[in-house]
Amino acid sequence: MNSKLIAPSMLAADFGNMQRDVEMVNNSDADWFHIDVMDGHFVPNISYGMPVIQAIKKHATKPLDVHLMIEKPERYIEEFAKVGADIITVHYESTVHLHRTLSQIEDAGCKAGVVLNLTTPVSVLEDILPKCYMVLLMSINPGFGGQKFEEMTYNKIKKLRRMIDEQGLNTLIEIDGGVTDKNIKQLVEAGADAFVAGSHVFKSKNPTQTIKELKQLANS
Ligand SMILES: O=C(CO)[C@H](O)[C@H](O)COP(=O)(O)O
Repeated sequence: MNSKLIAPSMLAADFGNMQRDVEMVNNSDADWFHIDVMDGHFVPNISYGMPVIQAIKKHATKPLDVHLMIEKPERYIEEFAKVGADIITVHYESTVHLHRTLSQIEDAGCKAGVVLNLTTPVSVLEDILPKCYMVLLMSINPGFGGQKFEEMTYNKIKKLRRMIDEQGLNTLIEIDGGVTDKNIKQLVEAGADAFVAGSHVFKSKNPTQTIKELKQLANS
């Protein structure tokens, strides 16, 4: 079994102490940095863009997993690659020509993934799966950290796992929203591989220890 991956969401970091929080993730058991880009159109919130990602990249020693919650992400793929994205995921709901957008991500030298909103069925991915390094399933309505995990996610994971296995693929399943020490084990059992955790990590007393616990639970 491949090792399960933990990606702390920098949306929940202290922006006034970003370098400190980047170093914390560097020195922890985390695997990736999860970076949420929000444009105020696709989701009702605005987070940060290229300059902040470039600043994180300067200090990060682990891959940047960049989740674009923006309309028409195809307009900005090359710029996100240039500032240091290693994985770029785009929403199925945000881009008309998904296949072309994934090719654009690959051509820019990054790993390409697709994100599904909570109520978008996994069946829409049937034909595009072989082109996906990863599928990110939202387990909340995107836009804000600190929301409650939606139970319907378990079934979506199981269905997607079946689709991936039936096609003989290695596509990763990542879960984003409300991931904690209480549900990570069940998410692994359903078939997920990678876990974004924002509030649970950064609002804890000891984020390094919290990441370690998540990693251990996911891999136990
Ligand atoms: O994509 C996101 C919000 O749209 C965040 O990555 C997600 O909310 C993680 O935060 P938390 O772990 O606090 O739920």
